[in-house]
Amino acid sequence: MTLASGSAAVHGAVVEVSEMRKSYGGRDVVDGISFAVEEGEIFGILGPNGAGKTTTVECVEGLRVPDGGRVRVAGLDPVADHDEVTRVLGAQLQESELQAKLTVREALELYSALYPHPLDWRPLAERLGLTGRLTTRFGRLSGGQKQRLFIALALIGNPRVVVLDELTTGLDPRARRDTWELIEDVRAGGVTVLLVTHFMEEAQRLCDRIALIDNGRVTALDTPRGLIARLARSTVISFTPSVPLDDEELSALPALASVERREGRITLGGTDETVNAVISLLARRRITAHQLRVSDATLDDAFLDLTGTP
Ligand SMILES: Nc1ncnc2c1ncn2[C@@H]1O[C@H](COP(=O)(O)OP(=O)(O)OP(=O)(O)O)[C@@H](O)[C@H]1O
Repeated sequence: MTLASGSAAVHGAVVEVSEMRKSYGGRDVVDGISFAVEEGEIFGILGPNGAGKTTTVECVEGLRVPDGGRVRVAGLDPVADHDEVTRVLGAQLQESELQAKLTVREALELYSALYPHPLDWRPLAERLGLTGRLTTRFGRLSGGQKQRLFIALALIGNPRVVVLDELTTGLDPRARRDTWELIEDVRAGGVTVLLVTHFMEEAQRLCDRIALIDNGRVTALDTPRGLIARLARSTVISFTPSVPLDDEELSALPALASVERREGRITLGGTDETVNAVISLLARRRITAHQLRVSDATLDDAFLDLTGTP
């Protein structure tokens, strides 16, 4: 999938952002961003610090007003139709939005009462490990417990779309994995998820598609696998051949991006095509490959390759 397909209007899109702009003090921090999120999709927004991710999702939530372009959530304008949008969209709160004296139970009950068809907060609290904290005041919760409460409050209204910015920041590894499972269940129930994250493992596991944002622009929009496949070195194969292989044989390999030799060991960067050709070459020459290892590039590699260029 190409960048252009990210800009095109997608049938069944529940969030549509088209040529959106936002500037602060004459600086364009969102510089013509377009993407469309389909119903039931987990759509990730990734990018370096300051790339414009939070500004983008806050425009989707109607918390900031874009300077240009068009934003629609379930066909509604998040600014002009703000009240209707809050009924279909759940968002993670900012810390300042909850009073320190409110208990976890009071917050859950208060937010349930705001929505026409809320979820039962008890199983949600159980799922997020908050049951033992129901009488604790918000101001006394640890960072991770606050984060879990914010996730519960984002979901409590049974929204059609949920925006999660830094979903699992501050959570311990177990809570992070539990939260991922919860988000997968939420999506299985048909909810569309817009997820801003810095965790590549999280994005790779959860997201159906990802928009990479850099300097206020979408630099790539694809599935996690598609982003990795864009790398010239999407696969690395290394082995120690039983007889030496000369440079000429190696350089004839298709899609070869790099060759490294070290103490008889050969490491080749390329694509699946390169790996297949290496294997046929070895078979043809009846060469044994000792300690043959094949590893795929990760989303981390794609992120570094596709962002951060001046
Ligand atoms: N209210 C504001 N006034 C002025 N500048 C702002 C404001 N909000 C954000 N910015 C600037 O806009 C740019 C984009 O900020 P934004 O928070 O959207 O980035 P981000 O991609 O979410 O970053 P991070 O990964 O660090 O959270 C940053 O340079 C930031 O300093």
